[in-house]
Amino acid sequence: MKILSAEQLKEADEVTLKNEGISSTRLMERAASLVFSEIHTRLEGADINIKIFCGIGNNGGDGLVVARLLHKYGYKVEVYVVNYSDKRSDDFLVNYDRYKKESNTWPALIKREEDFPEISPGDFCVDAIFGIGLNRPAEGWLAKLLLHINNSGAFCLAVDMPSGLFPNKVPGEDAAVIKANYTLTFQTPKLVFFLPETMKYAGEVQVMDIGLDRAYLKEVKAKAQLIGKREARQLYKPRDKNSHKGDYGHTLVVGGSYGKIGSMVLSAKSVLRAGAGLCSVFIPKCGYDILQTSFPEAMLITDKDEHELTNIETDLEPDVICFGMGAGKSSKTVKAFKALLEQTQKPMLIDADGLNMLSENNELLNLLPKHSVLTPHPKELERLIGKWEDDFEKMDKIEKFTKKYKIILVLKGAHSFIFSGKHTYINNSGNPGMATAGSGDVLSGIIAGLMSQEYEPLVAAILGVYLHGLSGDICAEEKGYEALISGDISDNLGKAFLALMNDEKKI
Ligand SMILES: NC(=O)C1=CN([C@@H]2O[C@H](COP(=O)(O)OP(=O)(O)OC[C@H]3O[C@@H](n4cnc5c(N)ncnc54)[C@H](O)[C@@H]3O)[C@@H](O)[C@H]2O)[C@@H](O)CC1
Ligand SMILES: [K+]
Repeated sequence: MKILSAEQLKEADEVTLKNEGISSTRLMERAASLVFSEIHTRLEGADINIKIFCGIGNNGGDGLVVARLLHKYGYKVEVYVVNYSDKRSDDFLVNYDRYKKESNTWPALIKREEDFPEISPGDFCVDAIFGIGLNRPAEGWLAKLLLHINNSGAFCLAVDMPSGLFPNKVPGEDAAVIKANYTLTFQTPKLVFFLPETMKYAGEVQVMDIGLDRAYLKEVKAKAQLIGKREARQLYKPRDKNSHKGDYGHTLVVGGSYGKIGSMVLSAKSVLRAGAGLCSVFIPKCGYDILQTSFPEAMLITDKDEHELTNIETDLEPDVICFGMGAGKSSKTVKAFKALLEQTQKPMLIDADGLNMLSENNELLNLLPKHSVLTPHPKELERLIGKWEDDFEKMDKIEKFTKKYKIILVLKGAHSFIFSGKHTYINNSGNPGMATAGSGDVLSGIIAGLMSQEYEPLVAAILGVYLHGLSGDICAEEKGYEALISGDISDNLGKAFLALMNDEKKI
């Protein structure tokens, strides 16, 4: 699903009005009716106090439509107009009158702190103060109102966006922003719902298709795309009945050092679980027994050194090399890595200590085969590209970095981001249970395993990240977040492939 900017959404809005020949009031009614239906479906007529806070722009107009419909269906509704300016939008005014007619009441006006209503923890608040039109931080009593709602302990549903959150930048540290439990957002998700610094504000996000112009949405170039099941499924290549293991490629997994052989077991297993035909493993001698015993499906080659990689020589011709897990970064290993890079033309996957070696020996970056996939977590990324001011600057820096070295970068996180230089993809599977040792080793194995099956490196990265998260979701259903360990993610990958093609299953 495309993630559009506020400007693009406003343009989509205008194109829709023109092409459908409808008024903006009609479009507002359509959008806000969906919000009402969602609330009505969940509350089922519950006898609770619903407090609706409306700004004086179109987000506030949406709030007034929701208020009118809830009132009509017998809910206990109190409307507060957050009167931060006298410039009320036309559609706000139309719906202000309609609400007054429907309810025979005048909404309360909030103009200063003394006007704030009491909010009990059992109340249901609707935040319709600001949407994508926010253009400066909320200040004075307005900021206090947002904090008053946050501190009330009441459930808060944000319409389109949590108020105080900019669609295109990170709010300052002390900025007042609504911390919603749930956000019903119009037409497309907003980028800030997925960035580490701002994702806490939106709570759970649901996208409402308000029927904006299809042709516009199809043509418009989005800065980023959200990858859910539908998108991931389109990338999957079904297997030919008449095939053999040679058709699914050969992955060579290189890494490990004394005490870190387990990471290699996890990666290598995940290579085969992702469907690669063959998996060879290159490790220091100390890992021989461990790997042969725990993973007999792999072919094994050892370094001359007992404890670390010093000379990665094989006569194999793998389709992809997955490098770095548990490798350490001694000078001998750096030398061996350099020689490997010099010999390799096909795109590689580089993870963990492979990334650390790249950041400590910058000249190695120039040796990376084109379209290689790098899979840093935020700390590894910082070592590679330096510090950033905020998430937006981080994205700019990554874009330049990926363009410069013609690589693909997977930034791991609650929502992992995949950068191709031209486009950004945001993964929507996974859960907090996956923040566990070895989860990254499993991911590198999955992506490399897909690359060896002739998935383009970018496609392997997107699909691999999605499947990794989906498998984690399946594990979490069975084991809960705390008990989930990374071997489970690898072991359940088969169920993730099945769930990818299955419409009935929730996950
Ligand atoms: N674009 C679309 O496709 C649709 C938009 N709709 C609604 O319209 C919203 C956008 O409406 P608006 O453009 O009127 O903007 P908002 O309602 O988000 O904001 C209202 C006005 O507040 C002022 N303002 C911004 N920051 C302020 C601050 N910190 N303190 C005081 N005043 C501030 C601005 O001048 C802005 O125009 C969307 O978020 C959505 O809720 C929907 O009605 C349906 C369709
Ligand atoms: K809002």
